Amino acid sequence: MLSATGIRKQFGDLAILKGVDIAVAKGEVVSIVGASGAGKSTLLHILGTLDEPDSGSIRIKGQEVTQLKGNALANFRNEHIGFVFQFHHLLPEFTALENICIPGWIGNKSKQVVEAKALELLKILDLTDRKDHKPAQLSGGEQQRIAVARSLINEPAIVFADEPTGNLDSLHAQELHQLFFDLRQQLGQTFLIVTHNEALANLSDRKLLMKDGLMVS
Ligand SMILES: Nc1ncnc2c1ncn2[C@@H]1O[C@H](COP(=O)(O)OP(=O)(O)OP(=O)(O)O)[C@@H](O)[C@H]1O
Repeated sequence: MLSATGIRKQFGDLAILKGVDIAVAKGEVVSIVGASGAGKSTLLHILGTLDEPDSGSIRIKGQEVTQLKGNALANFRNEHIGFVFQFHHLLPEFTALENICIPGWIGNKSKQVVEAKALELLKILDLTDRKDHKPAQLSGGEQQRIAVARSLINEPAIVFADEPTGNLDSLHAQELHQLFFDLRQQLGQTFLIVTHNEALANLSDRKLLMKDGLMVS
């Protein structure tokens, strides 16, 4: 689903990524761990097409994404890539259901198709009875689950999650992590997760260690 080779990125004089190779197969849940400053978030942003590498190749679902620019890149990202961040970034004035639908509305699918998919995701996440709640009326764990549903609305090739449990207590962190596995089981969804939570990372199919801008194991 994802294959990247030779990813390099420099900020000023500092080489942050020094030639990273990574591949993730369909339906895999892969975690990246490593010390603060190792370059994990930088790598995830680059793989997610939110930032450009200085050099290297990134293929997502067979498409070389480093060759896409402007609208073509934005459309590819919207259609094929999901994101979950530490802070959920839900829009406060929209309901849970609407927040999940928004990336679907940006594409050109019909409103009914998007809403039906959002309701299906709410059911999988056991949040159907919260669909009309605004984010402020949801717990932290529920907000993060809504953010996960939003990341899945366009049935992306891969979901990139950057410290998704970083803002949750250990019970909710464990629940959210379990959700990734449930979604893999039910939807065949692929996840690449950056985390400081070693216990959760150990549950993944593979745990990758980053050190000083390189994938070391
Ligand atoms: N836009 C930028 N400009 C300059 N330096 C940057 C920029 N983004 C990141 N860096 C630097 O790159 C290094 C790697 O940052 P990154 O956020 O990728 O690390 P990380 O492994 O995700 O760390 P953490 O676990 O603390 O989130 C850091 O030293 C950071 O200061």
